[in-house]
Amino acid sequence: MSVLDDIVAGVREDVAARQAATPLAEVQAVARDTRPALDALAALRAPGVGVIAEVKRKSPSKGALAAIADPAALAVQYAAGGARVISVLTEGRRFGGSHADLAAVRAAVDVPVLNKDFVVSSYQVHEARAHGADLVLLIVAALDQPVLTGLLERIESLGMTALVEVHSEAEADRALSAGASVIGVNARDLTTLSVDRSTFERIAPGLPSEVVKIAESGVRGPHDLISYAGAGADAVLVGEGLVTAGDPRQAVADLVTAGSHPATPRTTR
Ligand SMILES: O=P(O)(O)OC[C@@H](O)[C@@H](O)c1c[nH]c2ccccc12
Repeated sequence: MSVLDDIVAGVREDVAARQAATPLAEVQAVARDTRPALDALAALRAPGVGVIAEVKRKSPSKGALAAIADPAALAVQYAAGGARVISVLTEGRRFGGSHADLAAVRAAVDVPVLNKDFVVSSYQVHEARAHGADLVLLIVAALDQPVLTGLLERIESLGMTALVEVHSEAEADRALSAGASVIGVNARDLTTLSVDRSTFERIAPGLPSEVVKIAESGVRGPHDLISYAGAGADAVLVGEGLVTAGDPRQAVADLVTAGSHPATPRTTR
């Protein structure tokens, strides 16, 4: 069983337990009272390379990354540094996240918020909306084609944007036929957990120009952003490099600066 299968099995158990405790109709009622989703597509299409900054407590590959006592305070720092979108991991078992983290971040910032989780059922899409998400991640490797298409339509029907994650050309084709307008290429293969930054360079050039292209994982600093930008990234998604930074606001700001001049890498600052 791959790491991804293992994570998804845990997620299914957790979702079943939450659904037994809180029926879908109740989640939908909360979602209806939540402020409408922000236009994340417009934010991601703004000029320059955007930074999606992630609230990430731990990961299956590295274990604990940072003791994040106050995810809202961290998100405020990210937004002050110029993050275009804030990503919040809500998977609990392997990543240490929760919907409480998502709701706290949503309440603290004005930028669009991405719910990063292993979404395999429409119940989770409604949960995301009920906790204020503007975007929802869908991982192609975890979903059959009809399920992928159905979840993407559900996300859009609730006014949110789907970020569809791929690791190969074949998965990119599946994302496109499902109707994805935002595609993330994850340099980390979720079945082996190894990072290969060249994955983005391989896949991105084959994507239609109107698709928003996001390079996910492995960004340690401005230099990696610049190289992803050179390969056509509209935005980068950064977790570890920011949660481990001494000054997360400055770390985001350094990336944003690099992203506003992608063709002229700075050697001094
Ligand atoms: O911490 P990094 O290497 O900057 O990576 C961030 C993000 O790409 C990563 O957390 C991620 C990408 N896709 C995911 C899917 C599920 C969980 C986590 C992820």
